Amino acid sequence: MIQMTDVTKIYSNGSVALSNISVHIDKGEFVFIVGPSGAGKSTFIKLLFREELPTSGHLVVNGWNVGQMRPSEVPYLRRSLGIVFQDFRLLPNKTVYENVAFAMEVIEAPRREIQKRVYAVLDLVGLRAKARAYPAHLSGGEQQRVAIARAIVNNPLVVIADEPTGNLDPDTSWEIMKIFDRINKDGTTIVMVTHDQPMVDAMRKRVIAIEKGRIVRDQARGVYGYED
Ligand SMILES: Nc1ncnc2c1ncn2[C@@H]1O[C@H](COP(=O)(O)OP(=O)(O)OP(=O)(O)O)[C@@H](O)[C@H]1O
Repeated sequence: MIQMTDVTKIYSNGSVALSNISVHIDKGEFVFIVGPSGAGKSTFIKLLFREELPTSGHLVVNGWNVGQMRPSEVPYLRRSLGIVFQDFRLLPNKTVYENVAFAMEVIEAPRREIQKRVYAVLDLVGLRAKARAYPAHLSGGEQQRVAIARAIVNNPLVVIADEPTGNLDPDTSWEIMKIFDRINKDGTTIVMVTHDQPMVDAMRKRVIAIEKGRIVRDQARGVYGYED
């Protein structure tokens, strides 16, 4: 599903974000990526959806050879992924329904299928009642639930999340994490960067710790392991 072999990422300013990372993430896994600020966690995530290219090494995501693929193929890689960010990134001028439907419109799904599927994912995140609301009228937790609905509406194989609870209070963070857990139990792989220690410690999922661009720990049913 995700296979990194000896992957190094050096930014154009010479900054070494990842050095010689090798890791395998299987279908259906739930993986937390943890580590201090500047360790390379976001870079790890950005390589997966080809926001950044590896400087060297081999990276395969959902069958796509990320370093070698043609730019015209990138949308196909990204369709196999759902991406959730800390700052939600919803379209302010579209309703909840339209934000989620938009992800299906761009792949030219039939209108009736869009309607059925959008309501199904809004049910899953508990937001059907807010389908006509605009993002500005939603709480942070609700906005993140819309972003999750949008990320999963096209049935991705992998959901990637970069600090999805970073802007949310602990109770809301728990609600969001329960949704990710449910999506994972339905078979979707989850790769999540987080600084949320209590959450990682409670969930007991696989934990990959990155420090100074290297994997320093890879633990099944792991813990957060830092004091920040
Ligand atoms: N676009 C960029 N250009 C140059 N250097 C970068 C760029 N993005 C990240 N870096 C550097 O690469 C290293 C890893 O950064 P990255 O953002 O991946 O860390 P992180 O673990 O996600 O940190 P945080 O927890 O603070 O988000 C850092 O030294 C950072 O300064």
